[in-house]
Amino acid sequence: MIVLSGTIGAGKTSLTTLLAGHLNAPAFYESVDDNEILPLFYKDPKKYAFLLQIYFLNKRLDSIKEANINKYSVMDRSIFEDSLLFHLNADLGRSTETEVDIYDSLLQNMMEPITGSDFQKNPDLLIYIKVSFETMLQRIKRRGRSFEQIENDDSLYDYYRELNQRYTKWYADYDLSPKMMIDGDRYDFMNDDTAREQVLADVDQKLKKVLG
Ligand SMILES: Nc1ncnc2c1ncn2[C@@H]1O[C@H](COP(=O)(O)OP(=O)(O)OP(=O)(O)O)[C@@H](O)[C@H]1O
Repeated sequence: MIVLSGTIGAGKTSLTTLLAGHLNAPAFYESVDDNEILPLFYKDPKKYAFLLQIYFLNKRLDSIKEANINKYSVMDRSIFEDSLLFHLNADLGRSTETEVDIYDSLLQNMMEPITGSDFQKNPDLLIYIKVSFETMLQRIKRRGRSFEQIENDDSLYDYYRELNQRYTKWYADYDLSPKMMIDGDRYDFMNDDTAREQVLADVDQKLKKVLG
């Protein structure tokens, strides 16, 4: 199982499609348009932060279970980043200490290996697309999801900046599987053929090491 990671607008969904096509493997997406809690959360984060996280955890575990059918399955986001986002929101006072404790122990419980089962929860490879804060803002603007726009809520600027910074540390500390980073500022794999070939070659090389 290959899992994409990176901040909002990093290009995870696009790279998932590209990689799954390249590897002839199934892709697993978490649909943003069908998520009825997300717009509510952006409107009233304090009220909906915990509910949103439970929603995401549930969806993410579903995808992990389905993705297990093929070792080259590609998922458009990791469950670990949900925890990163939740902790950012908790630090902003949008969740109580009890909610944080329950969340952390639920996640740990969900991800714990089951003795005697070969069902794999952690990915074989985590790919992190790193983008600068400027790129992140441009992509969010260009994509135009209304609830994500800074024009509609200027507190989102600080939220996005903090999120982008936390990702750097999160990736450095991540040690639950092999990992690799793609420089999303340098390699525009959606619009530049040479960049796309380079990224796919880098992933192939890493996968050879990891999955043989
Ligand atoms: N655990 C979470 N907690 C809060 N918000 C979340 C969480 N997971 C996703 N989101 C929100 O869901 C939306 C989609 O995020 P996500 O990064 O998964 O996809 P994306 O923005 O389409 O990324 P990409 O462009 O890299 O495909 C964003 O508004 C993001 O803030």
